[in-house]
Amino acid sequence: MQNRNVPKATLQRYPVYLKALRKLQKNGVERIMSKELSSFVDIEPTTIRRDFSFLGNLGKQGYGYDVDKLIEIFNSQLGVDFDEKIILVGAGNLGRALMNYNKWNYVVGEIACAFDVDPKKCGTQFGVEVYPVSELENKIPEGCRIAILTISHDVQETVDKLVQCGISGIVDFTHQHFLVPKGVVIKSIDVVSSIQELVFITNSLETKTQK
Ligand SMILES: NC(=O)c1ccc[n+]([C@@H]2O[C@H](COP(=O)([O-])OP(=O)(O)OC[C@H]3O[C@@H](n4cnc5c(N)ncnc54)[C@H](O)[C@@H]3O)[C@@H](O)[C@H]2O)c1
Repeated sequence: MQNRNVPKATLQRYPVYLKALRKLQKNGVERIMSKELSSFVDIEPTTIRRDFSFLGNLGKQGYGYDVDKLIEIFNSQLGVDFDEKIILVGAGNLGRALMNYNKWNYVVGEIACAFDVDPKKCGTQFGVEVYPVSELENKIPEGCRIAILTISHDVQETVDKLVQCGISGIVDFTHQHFLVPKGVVIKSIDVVSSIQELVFITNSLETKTQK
């Protein structure tokens, strides 16, 4: 980012604006006043104007903001790529729920395609093409870096194949241990540990209030 003095609260609001702007762009909206945008994001117009001012002199009095230009600026200055092509491996219960989740394209990109070892899971699901995992090398989109892992077996073997195909970021739901080479990042998501954490926090809060 060019301006390094952007307040943390402003930075936290940027994804909210981006999501709204992407939706507006999809609906053919070309320009928007801060007052109109305010009704989409539930943030005061003055706050919006101040937040946007950190990105340069973007709006014109009485004209508003150019939606395409704003998105472009967010894209280049914040280093956010909305067209990230994500793949999903494992089109089972969890994988299907994620494919059905339709908000990816407004924020980070979208699930471009999925893979599964079971031929019965292949075909189109929720508008996403599911290919046999044996076709990973041929079907993986060009430049694809991120994979969501929702498989139940052969995790290490699958991860090795993904890395060979250029994947450098894995969103892992399997909570199974696996190794990756240096430079590949894993982000593990585990509902069970989140619940455990909450139980621990709740217990300690209860102990405090009892004292
Ligand atoms: N992180 C969490 O909080 C959380 C919550 C629930 C489940 N899980 C885990 O997520 C995974 C998926 O759970 P689910 O309920 O969707 O299971 P599921 O059995 O419904 O789906 C797994 C899918 O992956 C496919 N698959 C299995 N191994 C594969 C491989 N090596 N290559 C390609 N496809 C493969 C299967 O054919 C199936 O379609 C499991 O590992 C489960 O333990 C994690």
